[in-house]
Amino acid sequence: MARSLCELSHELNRQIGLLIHRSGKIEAVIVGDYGSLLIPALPPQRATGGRLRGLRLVHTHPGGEDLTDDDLMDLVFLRLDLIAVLKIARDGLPERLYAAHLLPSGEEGRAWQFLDPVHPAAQQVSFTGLVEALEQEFSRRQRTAEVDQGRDRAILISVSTEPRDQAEASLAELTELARSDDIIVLDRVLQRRSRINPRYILGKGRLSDIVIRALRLDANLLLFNQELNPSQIRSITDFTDLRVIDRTQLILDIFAHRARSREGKLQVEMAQLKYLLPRLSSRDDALSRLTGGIGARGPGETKLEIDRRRINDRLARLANELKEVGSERYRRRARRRKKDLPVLSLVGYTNAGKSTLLNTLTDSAIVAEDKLFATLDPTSRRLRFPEEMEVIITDTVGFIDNLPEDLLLAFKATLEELEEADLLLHVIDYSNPAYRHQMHVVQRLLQELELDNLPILAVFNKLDRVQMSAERWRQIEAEGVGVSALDQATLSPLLERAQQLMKKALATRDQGCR
Ligand SMILES: Nc1nc2c(ncn2[C@@H]2O[C@H](COP(=O)(O)OP(=O)(O)OP(=O)(O)O)[C@@H](O)[C@H]2O)c(=O)[nH]1
Ligand SMILES: [Mg+2]
Repeated sequence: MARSLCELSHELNRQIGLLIHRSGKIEAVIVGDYGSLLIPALPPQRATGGRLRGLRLVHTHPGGEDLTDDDLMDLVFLRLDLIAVLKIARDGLPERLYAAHLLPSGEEGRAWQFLDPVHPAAQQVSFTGLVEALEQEFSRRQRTAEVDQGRDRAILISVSTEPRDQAEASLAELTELARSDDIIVLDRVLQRRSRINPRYILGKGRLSDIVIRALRLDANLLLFNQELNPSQIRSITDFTDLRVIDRTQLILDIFAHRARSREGKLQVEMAQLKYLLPRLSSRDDALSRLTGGIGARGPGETKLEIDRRRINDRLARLANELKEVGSERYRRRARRRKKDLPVLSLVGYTNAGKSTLLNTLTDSAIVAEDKLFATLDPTSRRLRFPEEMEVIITDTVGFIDNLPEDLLLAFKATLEELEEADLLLHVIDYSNPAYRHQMHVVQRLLQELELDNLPILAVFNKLDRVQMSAERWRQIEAEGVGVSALDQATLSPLLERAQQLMKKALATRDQGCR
């Protein structure tokens, strides 16, 4: 076969390749041009049950080179069982067979192994034996994966122009977000750049390192910290069939899992569809894309191939439903307004301790946990101030840096409840090293929501986790109050300050009414 391939290839002056299944069946015969070959769409990777693709590529190089970088890229990106090149001699006969396969071992070592070049007739390695040994080795290293079945296993990637410590803090937050969405974080990659290419977020070399890493760690997900635009998504998914999502999608996913109320669910679905729409690929058949090497992703595994029009229909329906729900909420609110109790609202960065504070203040048991976005739907309770004054206290969804635009819009409606507030308590996780930054994020979002005209009290929380000094106390007391939401005994200064401010706010409100 090597001989006929070489002869034909020599005569046509084109590369010829065979895609061979493990069973020995030839899946495809591919005729390329002189310098390259285009592999057709391959079946989804996991369909073969193994870590490798279950297909090997044997092809000719009429130019007489052995394995090129592009060949090795194809080996990596397509997770081929093996890639082999038949080097053609001047007379058109096969001269040598060069082959390489992926390597399961080595943390940072080489990703592939070359077999010794031989004349095809002298080739003695048993392919079946080799590939079985490889699969075994891959799966031995991935035994852990079975324990975590059903959970996503991700490599986190940040390509950032920010200074290092900021980029690292942001990546740490992404890790928390992933954890909150029950994703297993296998590795984190931070790359700093002076500017980010709008077309390719990562170079092909860097991407191939990551794909190899993913293969070794048995990751199924690449999670990017930066929002990816459609062309950046494509530049990655063209080369790997790992799932690729960005921070925005992750946040949307968390919201989708957590939303309980009808309105919340509708809003999240709407935000998800709006995010998806411009990113739908107009991907046609896989043969339409030619690269120096080859990269093709099978159809049917692209979740994104949903009919654009159906999404638009769904969006219109959602908008209608939301309008209905919105007017319901308006009526509800009007009813409550009649009771005319002053309203105190908890706002703050996600995980700051808002729900915990509400629980301790009102002796309730709403969900509070060490996850980002534990609370989505606003909750209200009655609270009695020391001087026999009764108020309504409401808990709200937490804020986060770079809140996806569509989500902000979506939650504007929910956060409208905040307009009702007579006083805001801005809860701050003082134990978080990035608390200053988080405060600014909250202040900026309040401005965007046009809520910055409300009286606001800064509540520095989780003091039990911080080594307190006189200096720190002075600073906190200058700006607001300090508490530990878990400890009832620490809350009286907060209650007193809140009551004072509330009285003042009500006095000005009543004046305003008159
Ligand atoms: N040590 C300590 N932990 C606290 C304190 N207040 C809250 N926590 C913990 O911080 C985590 C987050 O608290 P939550 O009350 O859920 O925070 P949240 O602001 O409502 O967060 P989201 O609803 O996710 O935006 C929980 O694990 C709490 O137990 C505190 O004063 N001290
Ligand atoms: Mg909460």
